[in-house]
Amino acid sequence: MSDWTEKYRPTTLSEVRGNNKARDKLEEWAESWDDHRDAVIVHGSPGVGKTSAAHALANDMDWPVMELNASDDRQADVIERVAGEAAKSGTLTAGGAGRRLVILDEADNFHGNADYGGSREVTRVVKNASQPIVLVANEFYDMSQSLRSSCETIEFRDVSKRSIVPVLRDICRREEIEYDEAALEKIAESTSGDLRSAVNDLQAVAEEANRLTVDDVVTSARDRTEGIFDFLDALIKEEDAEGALRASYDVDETPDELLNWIEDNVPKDYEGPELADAYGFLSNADRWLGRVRATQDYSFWRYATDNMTAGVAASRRESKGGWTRYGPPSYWSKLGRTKGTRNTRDAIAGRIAEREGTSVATARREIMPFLAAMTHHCRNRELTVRMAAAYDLDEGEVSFVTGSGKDTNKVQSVVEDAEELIEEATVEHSGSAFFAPADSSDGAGADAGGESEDVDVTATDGDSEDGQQTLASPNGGDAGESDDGSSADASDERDQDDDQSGLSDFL
Ligand SMILES: Nc1ncnc2c1ncn2[C@@H]1O[C@H](COP(=O)(O)OP(=O)(O)OP(=O)(O)O)[C@@H](O)[C@H]1O
Repeated sequence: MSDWTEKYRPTTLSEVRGNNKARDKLEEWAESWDDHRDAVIVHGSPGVGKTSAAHALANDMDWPVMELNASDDRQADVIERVAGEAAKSGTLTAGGAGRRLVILDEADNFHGNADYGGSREVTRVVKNASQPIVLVANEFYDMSQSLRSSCETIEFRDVSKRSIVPVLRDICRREEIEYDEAALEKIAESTSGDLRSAVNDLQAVAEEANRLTVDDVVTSARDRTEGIFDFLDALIKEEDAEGALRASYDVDETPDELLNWIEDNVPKDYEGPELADAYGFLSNADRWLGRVRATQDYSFWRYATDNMTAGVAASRRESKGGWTRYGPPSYWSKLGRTKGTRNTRDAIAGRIAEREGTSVATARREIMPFLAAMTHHCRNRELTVRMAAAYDLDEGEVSFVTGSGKDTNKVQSVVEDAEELIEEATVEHSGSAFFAPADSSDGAGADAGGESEDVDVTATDGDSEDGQQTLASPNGGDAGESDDGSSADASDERDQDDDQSGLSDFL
């Protein structure tokens, strides 16, 4: 069966659902482009139709498309292609004939860092371009300030359940699939605003059932997660290289996600040299995935998969018995690798930044890794509750930071207690006393917050240097390497930025 997200990709703007305002703004931008000549940034979460809207627009305007990916390794070439192409055709195109639309995808991902050279060059090109350019991005604030201020901006919001259901209904009709309305609603609900996931889920369920019911939807979702555990067993304990590769064919995860799962679970059974070898293969796999992102050449996926399956299985030196509690990928492995998790990460970082008065980048690179280490698997429950309260985290977010499963009772009860704490704090302390004061810690945050009912601290001062040292030593190395692999960039930034107030609140 062909991929329904491709088959039902909107071909005209009127088919782009759930973002009418943004869609109209985009059309207006294109129609008046000759007058203003600005590029436009279209940003929003994954799967809400940004790229589709750009292509649909080109179709409506009858503009041929030139699509580039900003994360392309050959940064200079890419820039040159935009600039050269734009300049050349620009001189030929009085009045719109020969106009073409340049779509720059992943515009928030110039080598993973908006402040480096790639971004500056793109900004220059974008400013001087003589063709309309749409920059597509998930994360608006990952783009440099100068790039953001050189462009118009259009935000695509998450697609509401109300708008998702009709899209699914439409597809069912065209595919001649019988369905219960409630099944479509269930899919729409569980994909929280991501229309691409909704279409994917619909296709996955429809492949298994004659008539879609809510039960089918629930079972299909469960089967997909169960599949991964069987696969991990096969990979880590049972199969040889070839068997492990074959087992991966049954798993319904992208190679990026699969790598996260493997990376986090392999150390539960592998040790010593076999673990080192396995990590070697995982690092190769990661490199291939990077190439896919850079070139959009998905044929490289197979090398990534070979490495992470056959490579890891072949690294096993001793047979593994017993039962192991495998779990979903933690904060460390998910950090920044997929767009969906990047969105969660940034939502949390945004709230930390707001509360602590730091930049979002500082919150993300310097505070979150420590929070993750201190609240790992909610083991320090008290602290996890206080963190959830301080930053108003929901279940998905607590699960992201702590690396615990989203639907576990543990996470739910943490969030419930956090809500109570927020209420109490609002009444008693004007919402400021979630963490213990700066001088209350004598360990790596283990006792932090224990006494805080009596404490009235605000979030800013405190002896941050001491706190930083206490915590940095066990985790500092990981923290530097965790962000998209750009360890050098991350540590450079850390050196430059000494605002550590968020951390000191824990101590
Ligand atoms: N607003 C929408 N209306 C109709 N279909 C949509 C919409 N959003 C997403 N889709 C479906 O999801 C698929 C993926 O959408 P698209 O690639 O445009 O999302 P995106 O926002 O650009 O995501 P990403 O940031 O991950 O690239 C489309 O091919 C289409 O099938």
